Parts: sequence; structure tokens; C-alpha cells
Amino acid sequence: MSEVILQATHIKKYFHDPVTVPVLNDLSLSVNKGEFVSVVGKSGCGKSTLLYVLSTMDTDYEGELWIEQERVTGQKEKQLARIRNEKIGFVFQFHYLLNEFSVLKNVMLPGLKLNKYSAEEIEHRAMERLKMLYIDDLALKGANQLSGGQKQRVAIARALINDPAIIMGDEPTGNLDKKNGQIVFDIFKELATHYHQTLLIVTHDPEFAENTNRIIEMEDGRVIRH
Ligand SMILES: Nc1ncnc2c1ncn2[C@@H]1O[C@H](COP(=O)(O)OP(=O)(O)OP(=O)(O)O)[C@@H](O)[C@H]1O
Repeated sequence: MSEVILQATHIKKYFHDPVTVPVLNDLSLSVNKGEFVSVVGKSGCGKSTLLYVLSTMDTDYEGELWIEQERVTGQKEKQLARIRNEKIGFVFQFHYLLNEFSVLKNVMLPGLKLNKYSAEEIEHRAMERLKMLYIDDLALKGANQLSGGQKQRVAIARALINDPAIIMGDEPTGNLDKKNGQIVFDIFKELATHYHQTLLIVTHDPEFAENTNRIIEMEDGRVIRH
């Protein structure tokens, strides 16, 4: 049987602006280990809101969220911070790299926060991940010296540093041209296929979605296809 990595059940979330409207409306989904899942749907259907809930950054919802065997819902901020750092890797549309640091340092930073490995081990792990993404030759460059596509690959290496249970992405190819978007897609695909990395990626790009293992389609805060 497949191992469930992420499970969300009966998630409801409301915004009060100025009247109360449901943005996530009794939404349930689960993602198995090694699956590469895309989340699609029209603008405003609730994809980003869902990702905030699933990534533990938003705790103001009804329903339950589990990541691996751990119940996330109801945990205090300190525990949530640990869960985020240990179990979730993020890749956003914008890379959020620290320009004043080298590529290597950027990739190492979330590892240093975890307090699990020595600095030498983290450096070694960072170099391994840069090799996995074919950018180890950029390790000592400043983050501000890279192209958009290279920056996004560094952001993926950084997301991988703590061996997360799941990588979540919000339009990670949204800022890239077609060629670089394809490179980033291929990396995700390889991570899923060769490393059994679980991925949940919000995308507007139908071609991207079609080539993932499974499409979760949303409409008005609900899942209408999965
Ligand atoms: N902080 C907020 N307060 C009130 N309403 C909000 C807030 N954030 C989002 N919304 C509304 O919730 C709905 C869902 O927004 P969300 O950003 O999750 O959609 P989305 O599917 O990610 O859209 P897009 O594809 O354009 O990024 C929209 O109608 C949006 O206007």
C-alpha cells in the first residue's frame, strides 16, 4: 500500500471581506509518497489559500491536516515552525534567495536552522543537492550573479536540504521563460522518479500539469477532479 504523506480532510476557510465568504469549502485531498501532483484551477478558486493551509503557514481553518503521521492541526507555532523546517520544502514563483550570500550558503541556511547536522555535514549535503540539480559549479557564486532559471534551481536545492517529506510549490515556473520552465519541470520530474520525492505544485501552465502524475482541479474552493 502507498504511504500517505499529506492528508487534508474537510478543510473550510472563510474570508470576511466585508461579508463572510468560504474560500475553501469542505476540501479534502491526500498525496502519496513519491507522487508528483499539480493543483490547477481558475484564478481566485483558492489555490494559494490552500497552499498556505497545507504548508502550515495559515492556521485559521476548520478541518484536519496531517503530514506523515503527525497531526498538524492544533499545534502551537513552535511545533509548526519545526514541522515546516523538517518536513516541507518550499519553492515559490519568486526565489527569495539572499543576494549577499553565495549559492552554497543559501542552500545551507535551512539546514543550519534545524540543528541536526554539523556545519560540515550541511555543506556536504548542500553540495550533493547542487550536484543533483547540475549546478554545483555555481556554488561559490553570489546569488545575485545568476540567471532566473539558475536561481530557481538553487531555490529547489535549498528546499531539498532537510530531506523534506514534501515539496510544495506556488507557480515555481511562473517567472521563467519556456526553456527554463522546462528545465525546472524536468528537475521536479527527476526528483519524483529517481528520488521518490513527493511534490505538490500549483501551476497555471496546462502543459506542466498534464505531465505530472496527477492533477487536482479546484473550483470555488472545492476539489472537482483528482
Ligand atoms: N486576505 C484575504 N482577504 C480576503 N479575501 C481574500 C484574501 N486572500 C484571498 N482572498 C480571496 O480568496 C479567493 C481565493 O484566492 P487565492 O489567492 O487563493 O486564489 P488562487 O486560485 O490562488 O488565484 P490565482 O490563480 O489568481 O493566484 C479570491 O477570491 C481572493 O480574492
